[in-house]
Amino acid sequence: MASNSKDHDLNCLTINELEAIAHDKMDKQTRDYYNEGADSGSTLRENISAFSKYRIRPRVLRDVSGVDTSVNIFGHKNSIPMGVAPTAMQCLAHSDGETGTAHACRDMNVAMGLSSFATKSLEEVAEASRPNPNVLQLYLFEDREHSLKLINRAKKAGFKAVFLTVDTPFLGRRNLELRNQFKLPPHFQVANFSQQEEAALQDEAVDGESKTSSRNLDPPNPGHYENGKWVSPSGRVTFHSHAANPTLNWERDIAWLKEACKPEMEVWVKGIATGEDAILAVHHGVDGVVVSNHGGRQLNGALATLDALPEVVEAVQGKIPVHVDGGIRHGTDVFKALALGADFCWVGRPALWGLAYKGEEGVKLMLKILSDEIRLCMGLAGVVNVKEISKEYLAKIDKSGFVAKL
Ligand SMILES: Cc1cc2nc3c(=O)[nH]c(=O)nc-3n(C[C@H](O)[C@H](O)[C@H](O)COP(=O)(O)O)c2cc1C
Ligand SMILES: CC(C)CC(=O)C(=O)O
Repeated sequence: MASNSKDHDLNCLTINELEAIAHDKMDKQTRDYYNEGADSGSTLRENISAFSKYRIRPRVLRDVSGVDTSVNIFGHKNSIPMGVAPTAMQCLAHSDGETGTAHACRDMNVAMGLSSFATKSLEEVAEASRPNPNVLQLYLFEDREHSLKLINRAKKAGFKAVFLTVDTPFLGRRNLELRNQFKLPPHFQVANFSQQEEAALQDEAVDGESKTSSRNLDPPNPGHYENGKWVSPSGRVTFHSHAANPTLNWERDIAWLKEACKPEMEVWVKGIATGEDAILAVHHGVDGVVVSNHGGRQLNGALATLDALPEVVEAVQGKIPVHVDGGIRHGTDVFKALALGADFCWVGRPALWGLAYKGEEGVKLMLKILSDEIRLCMGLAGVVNVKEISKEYLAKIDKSGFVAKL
């Protein structure tokens, strides 16, 4: 486990340093879009600070010479208990975009989630990933035909699962995005939608005078909600309105999605934040849940994901896997999430910062940093295999600063 300076990028040894470097590499619109949370951003900040409520209880004299950080996920051996979460429009950070992320994940043997609103097509990303397993993040449109096409393409391209994002009945209010009048520059494309589909989406969104612009990402500002969609004063329904679908519900949509995805792809729900919904997820037969609040970009004031995790773990009682994302910035964060019962973690923004720093190489660097930290943390905590990580290794600090075993 010894390392020396030639194994490292001495300009960037931590995810916090990567964030600082990326800050200066991105234009303001991109930086604001990637980095902000909804409203005051308190949930975004608490996703990160929640990890500092826990301390690790290290065990010693256990022969940790053979630390194994790998886990099985989607029938594949992942080198670490962590993957790259789906985030939209990665070409804004670097022209390598989602295929750069896919190459980095493949080289590091790490699973990747691809956003429905990627700037590279799912076929290109599947090709760049092979043989690494991928997950397609899905926003289920009101018109099922568009979603069905995407699902069938994902099956054909070899995706292992869909993550249905369920924390987006409406889009959260992101003030900088509104103020900047966020637009995807015209030389980039939302690559998973063809011209014809775009036209069809426009027809679908016709609402009196309203039309969508699925490529321009026109700003939903100033505007208002109408039938659950952002409508600008001109009456134009924006691209963003397609991600949000307030009609989704357990009974109708999960059954539909399971039918559409079988037998090739598993169906997971991403955006679970309570034990009650975790029980419903099990009841409706989903294959797994991701405890997530969309990186604090949706309901500000919602629980930090690390704080929501224990109730979800307790509710599912091991019947389905529980993954978590939000605020993970260090290998010890992954260890703490696993100790609280998560089976696997995902990171969102760190991959975007890696892309902004050096494209594909930057994402690889981000994964190397976190990989090294996970391995070191396990070794120093006296754990050889990921399965051994349990709440026995954690203590929690209460409000008065008292540290107690869990
Ligand atoms: C810029 C950006 C775009 C995102 N796009 C999507 C998306 O298209 N679909 C989705 O389900 N989640 C999306 N997410 C949420 C991530 O999948 C993930 O839940 C979140 O980033 C985890 O928090 P972290 O960034 O603190 O690691 C996005 C997050 C960011 C920061
Ligand atoms: C196109 C957006 C709706 C993608 C997203 O989920 C996000 O920005 O958080």
